Amino acid sequence: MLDRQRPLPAARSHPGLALVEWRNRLIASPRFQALAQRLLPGRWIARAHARRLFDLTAGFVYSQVTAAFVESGLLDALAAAPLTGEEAAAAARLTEDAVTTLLLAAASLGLAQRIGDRWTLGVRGAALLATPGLGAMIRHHRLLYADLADPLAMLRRSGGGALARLWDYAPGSQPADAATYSELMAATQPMVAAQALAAYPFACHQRLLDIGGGSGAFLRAVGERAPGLELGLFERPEVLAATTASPGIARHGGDFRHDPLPGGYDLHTLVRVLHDHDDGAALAILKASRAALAPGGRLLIVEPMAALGSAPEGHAYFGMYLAAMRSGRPRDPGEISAMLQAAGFARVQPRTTPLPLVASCLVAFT
Ligand SMILES: C[S@@+](CC[C@H](N)C(=O)[O-])C[C@H]1O[C@@H](n2cnc3c(N)ncnc32)[C@H](O)[C@@H]1O
Repeated sequence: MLDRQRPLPAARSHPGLALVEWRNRLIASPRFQALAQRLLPGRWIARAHARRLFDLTAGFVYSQVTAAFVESGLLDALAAAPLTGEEAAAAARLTEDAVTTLLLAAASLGLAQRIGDRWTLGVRGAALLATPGLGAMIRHHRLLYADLADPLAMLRRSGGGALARLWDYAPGSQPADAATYSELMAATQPMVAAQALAAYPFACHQRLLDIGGGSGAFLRAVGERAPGLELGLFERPEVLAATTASPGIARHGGDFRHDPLPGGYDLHTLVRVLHDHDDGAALAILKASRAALAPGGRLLIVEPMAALGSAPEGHAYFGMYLAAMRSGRPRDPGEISAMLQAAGFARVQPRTTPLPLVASCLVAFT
């Protein structure tokens, strides 16, 4: 459950509101639309808006085409070798007609491409293949889209749906398979670790504790870059029991909402953890980190944040994902900084990452 309480702005109190209302009336007027399509600059703008509206309307279909492309095995099969329609049908276990429908749809999205009588990957198919964990995430979205089949029902529901049942720490959810969940996290971890490694000099620390670090994938990535660092993992005992220990990584079991964190680490990381928790629990985690850090220690927060810069639509994804999960919410850097200060950190500094859509970074100083 969300526990944020934001006051609603008083109606019409903001000076910009009247201007925005005027703009919206103008855009919605059929005369304005007709005029915009007759004049050249207007026509370009109208086309760009129409395209964007089409994407909004058809986005679910794009996602399902992508899911079918991955789940049918066509992504891997076309990566291995170009295929005729007949071969593609056999690889996907579809009729030739059905595979042609799927491949033409995939081609229109840049996932596949037809050259002569063969099908191969398109530019987006090649990029998908090169993005570690994206295929696993697309398969995992089956649960999210089951919940989003009726988005209003999902938003109105007080208990969890298909996605919430996977996350066994989400309120109201069933016990779930910690290993499956940790595998998904580990599969998608390389693109997240790449953001943190580009943004923060881990080698300037002696001991790093990754809090809620799953199976240790983030620690292994940092360890490769900064081999002198001593590494520690804090996780729920059931996740530790379900995953294999990595050499050189000390494991500490516990619940970060209630248990003290182990001392002696000069850097803590929270990677894709804070946004999973409602405000009360999130503040408890930050306080636990502050209490365990010695003076001079730092906490690095790595996750997609609500201010996504050039890709604000990422908020629609993370906001709805966490709502379906029934726990947490995306927060912007300002909100997280205020929580860090409430938890006792002295100062917070943002660090630029290459892809904020994947993760942004904040460093908190004791
Ligand atoms: C979204 S996953 C992120 C895992 C990893 N940091 C990553 O980015 O791949 C959140 C992690 O927090 C752990 N976690 C959730 N609640 C916890 C708690 N109360 N105490 C300790 N760990 C917890 C989960 O088990 C899970 O591994």
